[in-house]
Amino acid sequence: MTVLESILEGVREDLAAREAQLSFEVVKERATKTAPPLDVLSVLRGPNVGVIAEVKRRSPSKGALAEIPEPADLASAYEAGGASVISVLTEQRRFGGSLADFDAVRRAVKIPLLRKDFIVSPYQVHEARMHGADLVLLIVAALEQNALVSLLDRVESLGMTALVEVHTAEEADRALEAGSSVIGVNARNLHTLEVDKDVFGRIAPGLPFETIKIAESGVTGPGDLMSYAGAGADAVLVGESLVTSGDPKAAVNKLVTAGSHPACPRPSR
Ligand SMILES: O=C(O)c1ccccc1NCC(=O)[C@H](O)[C@H](O)COP(=O)(O)O
Repeated sequence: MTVLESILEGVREDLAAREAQLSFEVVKERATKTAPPLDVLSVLRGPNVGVIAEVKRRSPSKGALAEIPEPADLASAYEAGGASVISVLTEQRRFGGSLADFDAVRRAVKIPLLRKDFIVSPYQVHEARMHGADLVLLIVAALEQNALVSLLDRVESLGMTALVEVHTAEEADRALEAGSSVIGVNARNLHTLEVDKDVFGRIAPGLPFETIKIAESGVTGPGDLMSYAGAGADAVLVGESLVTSGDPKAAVNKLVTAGSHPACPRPSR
């Protein structure tokens, strides 16, 4: 079993437990009562290379990264540092995240929030909306094509944006066929955990001009942002280097400053 398959097994078990506690009907009803989603596409189409800053306690590849006793404080630091979007990992077993973290962050910041999880069911999409998500991650490697299409439609029907994650050219084709307008190219192979920062540069140039392109994983500082920008990134998604930095506001701000520097290649649109 690959790492991704093993993560998905745990995700399905945890999902079944939540479904037993709160019915899909109730989740759907509550999701309609939440404040409407923010316009993430406009944010990501900004003039500079944006920073999606992640709340990430631990990971399968690195183990414990940071305790993060107050996710709201970390998120406020990200917002003050100029992040465009905040990503909150809500998977508990491998990443130490939760929907309670998401709620705390939602209360603390005004910028768009990404629910970063392993979405396999419509229940999780409505659950994300119920908790105030603006953006939801869909991982192509975790989904059959018909499930990808129907989850993407559902995310959009609730007014949210889907960040559709790929790692290979074949997955990028599937993301486009499904109708994705925001594609994240993850440098990390979720089956092996190997990180290859050149993957973005191989895949992004083949994506349509109008597709918003996000470079995910392995960003350690402004140099990585600049090189992803050179390959066409509209934004970078960063976890580890921010949560281990000791000064997340300054660390985000260094990236944001690099993303708005005149020498930084501009987003393609
Ligand atoms: O981070 C992992 O080890 C990991 C393992 C298996 C599936 C997903 C994983 N991470 C999710 C992510 O995509 C990253 O959290 C995100 O791109 C930020 O990456 P980084 O800046 O390298 O922490």
